[in-house]
Amino acid sequence: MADNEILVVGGAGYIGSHMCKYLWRRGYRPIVLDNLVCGHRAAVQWGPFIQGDIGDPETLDRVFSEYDIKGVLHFAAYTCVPESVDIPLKYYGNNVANTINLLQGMVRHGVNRLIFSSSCATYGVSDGTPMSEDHVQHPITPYGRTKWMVEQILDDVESAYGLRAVCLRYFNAAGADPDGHLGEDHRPETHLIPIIIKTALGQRDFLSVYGDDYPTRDGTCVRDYIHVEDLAQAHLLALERLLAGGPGGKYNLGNGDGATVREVIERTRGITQASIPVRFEERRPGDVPVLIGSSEKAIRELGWRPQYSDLDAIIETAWNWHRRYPDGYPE
Ligand SMILES: O=c1ccn([C@@H]2O[C@H](COP(=O)(O)OP(=O)(O)O[C@H]3O[C@H](CO)[C@H](O)[C@H](O)[C@H]3O)[C@@H](O)[C@H]2O)c(=O)[nH]1
Repeated sequence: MADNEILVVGGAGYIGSHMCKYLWRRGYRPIVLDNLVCGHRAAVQWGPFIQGDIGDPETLDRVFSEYDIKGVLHFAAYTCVPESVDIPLKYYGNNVANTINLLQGMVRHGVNRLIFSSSCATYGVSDGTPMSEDHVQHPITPYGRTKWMVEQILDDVESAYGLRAVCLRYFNAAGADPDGHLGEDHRPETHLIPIIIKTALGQRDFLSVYGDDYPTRDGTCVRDYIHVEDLAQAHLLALERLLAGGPGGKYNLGNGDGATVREVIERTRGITQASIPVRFEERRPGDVPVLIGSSEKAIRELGWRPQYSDLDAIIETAWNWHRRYPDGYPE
């Protein structure tokens, strides 16, 4: 057994796989547990892989017994906001009930450090200015409520069992591995930047823009896009703080700046030199006009220093990966 083993639940997925590479580069051994419902086996390249589900206590017991897990990074969640409106029980079942099962496994095995992937969706509607962590949390979608519920559960679990958790509230994760080995491959894809790129590659005839009548500068939604590599950096800083005996906490991870859907399309046109046909459609259920995060707390307390804040850098890394792997990961 090594003393540098970190369990990465959902490590075959988009953010989880980038995290594993980041951990490996810094001398940790990522142990990936993933059921491959959303993840890709080919994205697991930096440590052992166990195919299994956090909903299964026996799988958890096996993993926690076999490896000397120092901490857990939990990325295993369904993340599609509109789908959560249509099929909420799928979201409560996986994102909440299965997370409780994971927590029970951690408590059984005395593993007491967790980094939890939370979301800006826990805030609900904002007034358009960058939100700090003390902004009221009033999620408006089942997805947002699952993340909010787990945050509440973690507060209680810390008080009762001493399990320390850092909740990282991501804004819109985007971009790809700067080395070009890893990228974003959801099936079906619902996220804006990969869909724009697939349209640029000619894999889609047009891009649907959901709503152009929002109260924003050009009528389309504003989001704060944050590079996946910068997210990984924040996770490692939070983990190392816990490993050093530091406290848990809740942190936003965003750039403090937003781009509209139209602006993201324009920037992608500039980078790809493709025309990218667009059709305007009805608003999508669950979308809010503006989500921008202030990450002052993560910068101050965790020492987080995002390296890829520029939207062009985010789109360029995604474009490079999609050009290299136009059909995504091999199955
Ligand atoms: O084909 C598309 C896809 C998206 N959009 C728009 O682009 C914006 C961004 O949409 P994404 O689906 O890329 O991202 P979301 O803001 O919906 O979701 C992201 O933020 C959420 C929190 O609000 C969750 O954390 C979720 O997992 C994460 O991907 C939205 O205004 C959406 O309506 C389009 O116009 N056309």
